[in-house]
Amino acid sequence: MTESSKPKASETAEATGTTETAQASETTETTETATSKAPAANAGDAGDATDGAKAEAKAEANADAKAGGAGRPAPSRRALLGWGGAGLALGAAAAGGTAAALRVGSDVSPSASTGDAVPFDGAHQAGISTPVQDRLHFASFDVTTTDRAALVKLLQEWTAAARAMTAGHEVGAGAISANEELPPDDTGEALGLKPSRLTLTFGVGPGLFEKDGKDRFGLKARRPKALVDLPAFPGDNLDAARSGGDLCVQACADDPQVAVHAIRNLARIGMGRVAIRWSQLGFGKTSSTTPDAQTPRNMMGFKDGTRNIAGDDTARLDKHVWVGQKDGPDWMVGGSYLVARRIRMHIETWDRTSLTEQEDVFGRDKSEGAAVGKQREHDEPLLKAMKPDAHVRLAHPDSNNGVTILRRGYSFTDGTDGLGRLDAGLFFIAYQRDVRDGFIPLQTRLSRSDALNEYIQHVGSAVFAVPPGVRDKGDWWGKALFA
Ligand SMILES: C=CC1=C(C)c2cc3[nH]c(cc4nc(cc5[nH]c(cc1n2)c(C)c5CCC(=O)O)C(CCC(=O)O)=C4C)c(C)c3C=C
Ligand SMILES: [Fe+2]
Repeated sequence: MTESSKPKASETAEATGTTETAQASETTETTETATSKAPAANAGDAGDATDGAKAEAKAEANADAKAGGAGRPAPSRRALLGWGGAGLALGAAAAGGTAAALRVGSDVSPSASTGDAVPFDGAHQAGISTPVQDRLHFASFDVTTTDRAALVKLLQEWTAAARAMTAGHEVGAGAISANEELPPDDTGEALGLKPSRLTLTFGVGPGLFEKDGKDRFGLKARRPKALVDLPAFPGDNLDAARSGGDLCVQACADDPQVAVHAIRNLARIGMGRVAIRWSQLGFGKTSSTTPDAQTPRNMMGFKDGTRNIAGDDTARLDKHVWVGQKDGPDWMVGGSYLVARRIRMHIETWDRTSLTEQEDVFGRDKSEGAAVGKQREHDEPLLKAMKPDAHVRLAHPDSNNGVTILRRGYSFTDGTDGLGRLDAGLFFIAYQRDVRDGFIPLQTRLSRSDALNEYIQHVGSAVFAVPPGVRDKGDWWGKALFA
């Protein structure tokens, strides 16, 4: 979050009204104990801030024409059917095809090989509950144009390009265009690469609705109440250059070059209308939406994502992730809210910490990932058996009035910091139905008392409203917002 976007204490209290409620009506004794026994280093700064706080046809035709030629191969029919996309699954079902068993919508998390294409259209944007890919390129954009029509045109162009790239096609007239006097529409580094399960997930930040007191695009009245500026949390050391943004695109793929190609091409299309504010590369997914798969490990060596929401758990997704009809606004129904935090790990300190201390910090063992006193990774945790300030004890829904988020983060290493220390950590991404009932109360508790705080620091922050999925070729990213 930029300094200027940080809310005043009074504003924050209002914005985060649910936080106090969540804490006051604590249902378990576990967390109160945890808070009172917080390590001194965290206890000192805990409280203050948080208490006060609370060309579409052209592109397709061209890409189709190029498939099998100089361009990237078109994904096979089987590959597309295998993903259960809304229209495709219905079509296949009607035809008695093999995909008849797959459900409509992007809640479905069928397994698929890593080269396949993920359907772009759907009730929800892909890249939230769909299976997590290995690589990330996340980009936050500042809108530089002041012209609403230019912004709308950009979003239409972005949508067409995103649809093409996620299907494994080239952008526009492609990388080897007919007119050699012009720069090609596609930058070309993904030629010959498979779709790689590329998903592009689009969001809008608070600044699109209002910036410096100005209603830039006539959208101020359409800002969702749930899209609050995040309060300052104890221990935050946020870099404005790595925080905020008017628009975001989360590109996930199993091939890093495919993810990077996607962001690069969207940025290229946006020239003169948007500029990349910051971006983050990620590897080694640190959360999964497919619990049957092996749980990935984070840079601290621990299994991460054990108790995440599964991509096929529609009941929990509806309850905790998707914006419902009653929540509003209309343009967000079926969407979600994304919180991104660049969390640096003090890796060198962690690596000199005993295994016992490491396991105490999380409340899980390093080998199996089982909760304290339990044998297996997926055994139900007994919170009282953990240290009061254990990360899992504090983050568990039972310690937070049921607060539950969908985590979708990635590890990062961005070289060294000039002092011989790795600039490494977790690029934390969480999706929730309402930030005020999700990330904010959770981070309020964690920032005050988490034993993990000794080994981490939050250095970047952003929040975005992620609209529902694009329904068909007449639809585009943000269409309902601008309607
Ligand atoms: C505000 C929310 C959270 C932040 C920030 C966060 C940072 C963070 N977490 C890990 C490692 C692990 N987290 C684990 C569980 C877990 N973490 C959160 C929330 C935040 N984590 C939740 C809600 C949970 C699940 C709690 C539960 O239901 O039991 C785990 C354990 C395995 C798992 O369930 O995923 C690990 C490991 C790091 C390293 C980190 C910051 C760098
Ligand atoms: Fe965590």
